[in-house]
Amino acid sequence: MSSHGPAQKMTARAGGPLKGIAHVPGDKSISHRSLILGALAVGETRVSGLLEGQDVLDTAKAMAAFGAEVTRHGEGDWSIHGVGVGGFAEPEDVIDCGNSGTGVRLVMGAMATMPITATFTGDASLRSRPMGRVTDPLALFGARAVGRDGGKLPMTIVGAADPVPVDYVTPMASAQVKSAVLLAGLNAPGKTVVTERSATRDHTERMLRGFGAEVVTEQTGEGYRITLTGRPELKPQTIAVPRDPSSAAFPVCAALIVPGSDVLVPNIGLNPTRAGLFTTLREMGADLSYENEREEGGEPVADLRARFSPDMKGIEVPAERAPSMIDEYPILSVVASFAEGSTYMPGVHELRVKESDRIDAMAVGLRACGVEVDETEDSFTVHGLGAGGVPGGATAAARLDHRIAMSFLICGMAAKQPVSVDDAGPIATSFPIFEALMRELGATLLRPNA
Ligand SMILES: O=C(O)C1=C[C@@H](OP(=O)(O)O)[C@@H](O)[C@H](O)C1
Ligand SMILES: C=C(OP(=O)(O)O)C(=O)O
Repeated sequence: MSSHGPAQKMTARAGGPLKGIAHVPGDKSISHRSLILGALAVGETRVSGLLEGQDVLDTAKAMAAFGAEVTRHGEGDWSIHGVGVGGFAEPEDVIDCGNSGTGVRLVMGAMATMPITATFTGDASLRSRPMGRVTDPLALFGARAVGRDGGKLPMTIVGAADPVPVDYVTPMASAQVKSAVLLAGLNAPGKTVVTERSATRDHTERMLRGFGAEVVTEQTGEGYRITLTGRPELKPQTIAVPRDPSSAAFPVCAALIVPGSDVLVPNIGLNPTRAGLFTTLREMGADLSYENEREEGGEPVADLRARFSPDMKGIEVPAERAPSMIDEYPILSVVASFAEGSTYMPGVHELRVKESDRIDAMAVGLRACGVEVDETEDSFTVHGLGAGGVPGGATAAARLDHRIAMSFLICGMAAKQPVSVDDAGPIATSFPIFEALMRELGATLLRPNA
């Protein structure tokens, strides 16, 4: 059972403007996939710009436990000597995925069609999250799962010795479920098909193609139908991980709400399945521009420039945009608190099963900061108080959720009174340099217990 040690209280308070260049770390989704696909290729994959957040480090450890040779050569510079599709060894111990839903679900998929057994666990947050969403489709391949409390970690997966390919429609918009099915399909003979009603992040499909697998995506009346031809030989790759738009969201949003700010966030991956927040912010009237737009490694990339935007207005965020900004609703809710009028966010029930129930975590914390909000099972509404209008003066519970912790610290940078989080430790799962980077831009972050 993992945990990150004693709680690290942190406080943010308003100071001067935020200025400068913010180099955020590598993309978390692409980092996990680089390690997993590298482990399934034959030979050595080289990765630069790998996110060295705890979530990804736990996936690196998992790949070593399944028999890949994983080596760190320098900051963000890693190699994975893969064992080939079907080549995982049975791990000798429990696989601890820490706080990472992506890590555990993708690794479960990758091993589920091999004749091996593995037991997975994680921290208290991950042990509360549903795994049935991946074990249901993995059972169709012939894998068996035994978990606690109707489908939670700790959980043992007995991989299928004789897997069959699967044709599966994902019941919820989830790139993790889609990816688990595709990774399992790698070691099933014939064609595995996964259909999703709305497009979720497509890094697995893009990267599988890059590693030499045949993956075809078609748009049908039902949605997006992805067909993978099983048992390919994956060829090792050289991967430059783009910088994470979900991490870029924090300095960008901070600049929008802190008076006088002007921040450049270079080299951000703007895959359309990830960039929904930036579209939304522009619709709200944010002074946010894309500079130096280009393509890198098959992904659109740009430098983001964000300036203080005192005239942002609340909007309705289209429900169909949710998958492309699913991790960004907590920080959008903070920006919405500093806009004029209400921001209505429908179609967000998936937020209830993230590292925390993010609707409840934001609702409780924002109310404590003096912001009026409404929630339903599937929607969240923030009644904005305009630039400089949020009272603050509260401590929010981070609930083992990095995005909740970072969101309330950004809130404190622009609120009238300081805002604290009870534990900033979880930030290290996705954005270990958050504190240093925000300080470098001019933010005032205090550690009252240090
Ligand atoms: O596939 C991925 O890398 C991810 C998919 C999303 O989860 P869901 O698949 O549960 O929506 C997202 O919230 C998570 O941070 C990363
Ligand atoms: C939901 C997230 O991650 P995961 O599901 O991988 O824990 C996230 O990073 O916001």
